[in-house]
Amino acid sequence: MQAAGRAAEHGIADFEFARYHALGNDYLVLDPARFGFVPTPENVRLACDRHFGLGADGIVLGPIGPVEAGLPVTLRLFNSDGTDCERSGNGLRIFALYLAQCYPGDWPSTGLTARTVAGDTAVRVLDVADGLVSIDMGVPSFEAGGPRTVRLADRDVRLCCLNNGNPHAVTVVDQATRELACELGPQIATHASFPQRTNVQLLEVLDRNSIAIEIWERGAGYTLSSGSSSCAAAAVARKLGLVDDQVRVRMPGGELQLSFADDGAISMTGTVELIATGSFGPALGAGLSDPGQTGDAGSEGPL
Ligand SMILES: N[C@@H](CCC[C@H](N)C(=O)O)C(=O)O
Repeated sequence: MQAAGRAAEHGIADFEFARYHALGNDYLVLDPARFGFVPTPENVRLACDRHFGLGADGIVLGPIGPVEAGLPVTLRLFNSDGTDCERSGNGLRIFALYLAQCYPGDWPSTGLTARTVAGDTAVRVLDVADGLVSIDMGVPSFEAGGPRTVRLADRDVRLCCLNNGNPHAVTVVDQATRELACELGPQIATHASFPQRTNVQLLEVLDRNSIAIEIWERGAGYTLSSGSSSCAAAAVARKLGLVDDQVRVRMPGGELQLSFADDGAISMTGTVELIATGSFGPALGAGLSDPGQTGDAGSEGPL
């Protein structure tokens, strides 16, 4: 089993799950080599529950299949509500650090091509010890027709909508606050005009090289940071001509540094940290290893 040896080199004992955070956006990493079942949506909800489970904004399930130098490595991402997520900037950065800590290979020099349903993403661990990880998020695709206005319970909100692997709706505000994100976020995320739901960002432009955002994630709710949200909000600020090509994104959990290429492609760098590794207790472990549970993911069961 490839995963076994390398973790010990980093002082990591044998484990069933690893819990990481990327600026407060926390994910459980479930490695099929250590944990043999695809979790059902119910499993995901329980594992991510902050009172009855381990607690996380989502789950990274991978690597699925072999890890071979130069070949894409496949993974799946889940939101804490049990739904699948196409791409997560922080989730992929976490996955890259996990591989660098637990799988053989010179990850800082080779980098990683991470494969999800949204396609392939290049991720590079710049410094394993410091957990510094950079990711190429590509060029976001803006919704045709420009900004739109949606009617909420007590106000109209103007949104700029775009997709960078997953959907985002950004609104520019004078001051981005947690309270406003928690008030507007759930209404916008589930608005009838977004049948697939959407991630929501409040964007406050601080100066030409920095923005502050507050985030309401589809399938996870209020989060302390988000990689794809950072890119979405910065791309909107750039499209509006409010920022230059280097943008620092300030979030409650910390900061990400973004760089725009001439064609609009975004690369993003920031830290990731291993919080803990461990084994599931009897209740959670039994639930997680029971492939008979019902769910809508369609592919539960032994890998
Ligand atoms: N935390 C993520 C974004 C996760 C995506 C999301 N909740 C969805 O359903 O699209 C990130 O860092 O990008």
